Parts: sequence; C-alpha cells; structure tokens
Amino acid sequence: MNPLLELDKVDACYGSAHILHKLSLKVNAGERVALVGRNGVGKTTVVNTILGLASLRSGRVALGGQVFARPRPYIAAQHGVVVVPQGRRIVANLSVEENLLLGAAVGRKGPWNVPEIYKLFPILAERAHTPGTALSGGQQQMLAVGRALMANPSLILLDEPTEGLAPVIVDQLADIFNRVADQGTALLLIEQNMSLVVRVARRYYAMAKGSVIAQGQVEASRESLHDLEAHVMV
Ligand SMILES: Nc1ncnc2c1ncn2[C@@H]1O[C@H](COP(=O)(O)OP(=O)(O)OP(=O)(O)O)[C@@H](O)[C@H]1O
Repeated sequence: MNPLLELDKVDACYGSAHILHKLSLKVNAGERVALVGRNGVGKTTVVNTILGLASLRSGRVALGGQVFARPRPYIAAQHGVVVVPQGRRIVANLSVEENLLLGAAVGRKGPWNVPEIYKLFPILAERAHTPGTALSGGQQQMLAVGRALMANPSLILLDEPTEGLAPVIVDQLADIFNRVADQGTALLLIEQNMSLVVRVARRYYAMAKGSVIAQGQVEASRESLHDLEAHVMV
C-alpha cells in the first residue's frame, strides 16, 4: 500500500530563504510518527510544504501515492491529510460548534461528526455556543483537534499541540491522541515534549538545519527518551 504521506528529497523555500534540504520522510496508514528537532530547524516548514504554503523547489510530495507538484491545503484535506496548526488558529468570531463545523467543509465521509467529537471532549459540548477564543488554552487545543477530526482524516499533522499547556492537560491530550490513533488515524506529531513523544509515537524523525539527521523506533524506555531529548536540547 502507498504511504499516506511521502516527502522525497524535498527542498523548500520562503522566497529566497532556503529552509528544507533534501528532506525525506513518510507516514503509512495507521502509523504514529514523531518529528522532533530544536526551534527553527524547519518542522513547521515541513507542514507548510505539504500545504503549499512554503514553495517546493525540488523533490516530491506524494499523498496516497499521488505526486503533487503544487500542493495546496484543499488538496491535502481531500486526500485525508489535515493539520492542527501551531497556535491553534481558532476563529474568534465563531462559536465552538461553528469552529467544529468548519472542519467538515471538505465533506469526507467517516465516523467523526459533532456528537462524536462531544463524546471525546465533553467540555466542548458544555461550551458549544461560547466563542471559540473564549476557551482556555487547553480547551482551544481540544477544539483544534476536534475540528481536524471533523474532516474524517486518515492522517493528522499535529504541530506542537502541547506548547504552553499545563501537564494535566498534556496528559489528557496524550490519552486523546492514543485513542484517535487506536481507531486507525495516523499521526505525525511535531513536539518538543519528549515524554509525550514516547507515550504516543512508535517511530521518529529528528531534524537539524532543514534535513532529517536521524530516524528510528521510539520505545517507552529511559534510553529512548534520553536519545530523543538530545535532538531537541537548545
Ligand atoms: N514566512 C517565512 N519567511 C521566511 N523565513 C521563514 C518564514 N517562516 C519561517 N521562516 C524561517 O524558517 C526557519 C524554520 O522555521 P520553522 O518554523 O519551520 O521551524 P520550526 O522547527 O517549526 O521551529 P519552531 O519550533 O520554533 O516552530 C526559521 O529560520 C524561520 O525563521
């Protein structure tokens, strides 16, 4: 079976700023993969390249085996690849429920709908008619994950989903990510919190200066945690 996502020797830029250099990675159906690395190495640029928000200079971006010379956000969504963006990007003048409904705009069929999201995150049901940005940071992150699930994705790209959140909320999100993955949705988890990575991911790529410099299995061991932490120490 073709990988859900494959980047093959990708070079990508913002204008004249050349950020990604011969970067290759792939995510297969149902996999739990982490992308780790220090601040500024280009992790968000990987996401932006998949969405066409950074320009693809050379190499290949393929979704489900289909190569896209000019990736776009709607192409990714139509192919079941959705992003929970860094900073969440909750729409301020829409309610929680309206933010969730935005996620369904792509019209993919699947198990996720508003009642199912409310079962996963009961707090969102309680606050359904509250403006999305009136929620706490942790609740906004739940809303961003719920909005992504509303697209019935086969792969979710999570860009630093626990940044700035309290440990108790991080624990809840780890549990949610595992439940979502247990139901068969693949995850690409971009994270600086390595104790979360070892709880969720089974495989990792480590980046430095716009390239993948290491990859391997993730194990729930002290050694694995130590190895991963070495890639993100600043
Ligand atoms: N729109 C842009 N135009 C030019 N350079 C950019 C742009 N966005 C990011 N960069 C630069 O690209 C490099 C990689 O940034 P990127 O956000 O991909 O890193 P990151 O690994 O996700 O870091 P962080 O953990 O801080 O989000 C950085 O040097 C950054 O300054």
